[in-house]
Amino acid sequence: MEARDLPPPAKRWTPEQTRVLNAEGAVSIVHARSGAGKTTVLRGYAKKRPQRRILYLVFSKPNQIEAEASFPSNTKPQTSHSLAFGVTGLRYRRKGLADTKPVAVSRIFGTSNATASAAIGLVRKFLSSGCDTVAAVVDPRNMKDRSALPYAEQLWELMKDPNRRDVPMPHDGYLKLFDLEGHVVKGYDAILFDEAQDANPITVNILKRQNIPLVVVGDHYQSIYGFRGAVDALEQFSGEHFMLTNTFRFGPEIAQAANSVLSMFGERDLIVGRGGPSQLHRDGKPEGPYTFLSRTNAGVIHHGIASGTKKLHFVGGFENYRTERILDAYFLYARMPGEVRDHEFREFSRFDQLVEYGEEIDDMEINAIVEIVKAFGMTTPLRLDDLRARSAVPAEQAEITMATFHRSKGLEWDNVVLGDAFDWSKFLEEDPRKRLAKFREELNLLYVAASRARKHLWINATLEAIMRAYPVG
Ligand SMILES: Nc1ncnc2c1ncn2[C@@H]1O[C@H](COP(=O)(O)OP(=O)(O)OP(=O)(O)O)[C@@H](O)[C@H]1O
Repeated sequence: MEARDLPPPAKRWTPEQTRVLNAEGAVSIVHARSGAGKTTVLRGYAKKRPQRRILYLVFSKPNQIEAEASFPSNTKPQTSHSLAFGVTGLRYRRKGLADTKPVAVSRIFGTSNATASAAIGLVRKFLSSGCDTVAAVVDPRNMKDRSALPYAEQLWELMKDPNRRDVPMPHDGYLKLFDLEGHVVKGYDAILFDEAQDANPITVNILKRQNIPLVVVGDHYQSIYGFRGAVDALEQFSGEHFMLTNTFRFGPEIAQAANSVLSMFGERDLIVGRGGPSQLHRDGKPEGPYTFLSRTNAGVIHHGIASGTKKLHFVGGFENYRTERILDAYFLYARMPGEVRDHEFREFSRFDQLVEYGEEIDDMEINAIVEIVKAFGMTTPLRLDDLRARSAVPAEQAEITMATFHRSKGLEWDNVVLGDAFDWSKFLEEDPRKRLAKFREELNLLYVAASRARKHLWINATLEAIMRAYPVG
């Protein structure tokens, strides 16, 4: 391989990376731990094969834009939706691509809004499933589902009809059609499939039909979107398995924190921290700029309010942190229930009912919202306004960068402070035979967040307890 294919000066491919670069099997399954250079290796794989036309399937539009700037010209980065759009999506350009609202569906079928909403829910479930028919996703024990089925089936027919302009085609709809109509990917000699641990089941179906070399890359422990119906594609293919365990993001100390989570699952292929020196902190605060990560949106907002006058940057934009729900909780607190807009919160007329509800269903987001309103009381709306004003600075001027664990995925910073995560005592209270499965996604989220730090990581109480209970290294 030529020198230009190697990572930056004086760096060499590791033996693990070299094995992936040379992979020529029909299906190569690459398990890449956090920061282990998977993107660098995929780029190397594409550069090594300049004669091949390569499709690089990425998770989201921002990933696509980033890859377009850094991958060689023989590689086309695309999301699975953009791939399907050119084949099955174009048919619906005239009538529009969007979600259908219950009010429109109830008008078409002459049903109540509730039935219309249930029918839309069924179609959505079908579109994000690997099933061939709408009927296959119906829960036979659910009366509402069963009575909505005939409307859901008709709704899907109307969505597919390019002439029914009153019923738009959803984006997941033309992707589903690409699969149902049995299309194969044309014009490529190989496919690289990234972030495979959180794959759309329809994309997996499509990829299973291809007969060109496929490289499936991801990290089982970074799967965090199972709650949205994502599947771990690393487990859905058979082929040759590869490991990337050496990370260049951080040193052994931060690796140890991340590894203690992996060892809970009995994982033996742990991270080898080969980055610069790194440090773990149990208390104190960073002196300079830092990044704060929290499990919940409200946890992020709470830290932002409590940070006083600091300039802030919210990853993904302030408006995506759902502050309107905090305001709704405040309306309950301030005895103004008529102002509440949130669908779920409108069920309550008093703040104490919301508090009780959050505790009863053990909802981390609601409990964190309650904490904010309890802490800042009648000043809550003013605090939120101030927060919005403090976040109107360019990202590079921020003193604190803020994100949820989910939004931190794929990003990295020098100094990271971990905010709230799931409650460790709740984990311990669970039946030992069931708790790992029950808390899997929570543990994955903690692993994702802890492995974002390059130099300094301030751990939270949950990670500290895990490190004590599962010491490694
Ligand atoms: N062999 C190597 N030697 C030194 N540095 C390397 C090597 N391979 C990759 N790197 C560096 O490690 C860093 C992380 O690489 P990369 O962004 O490809 O990781 P990733 O696995 O895609 O991260 P994530 O897990 O967050 O998706 C980059 O700065 C990259 O240049």
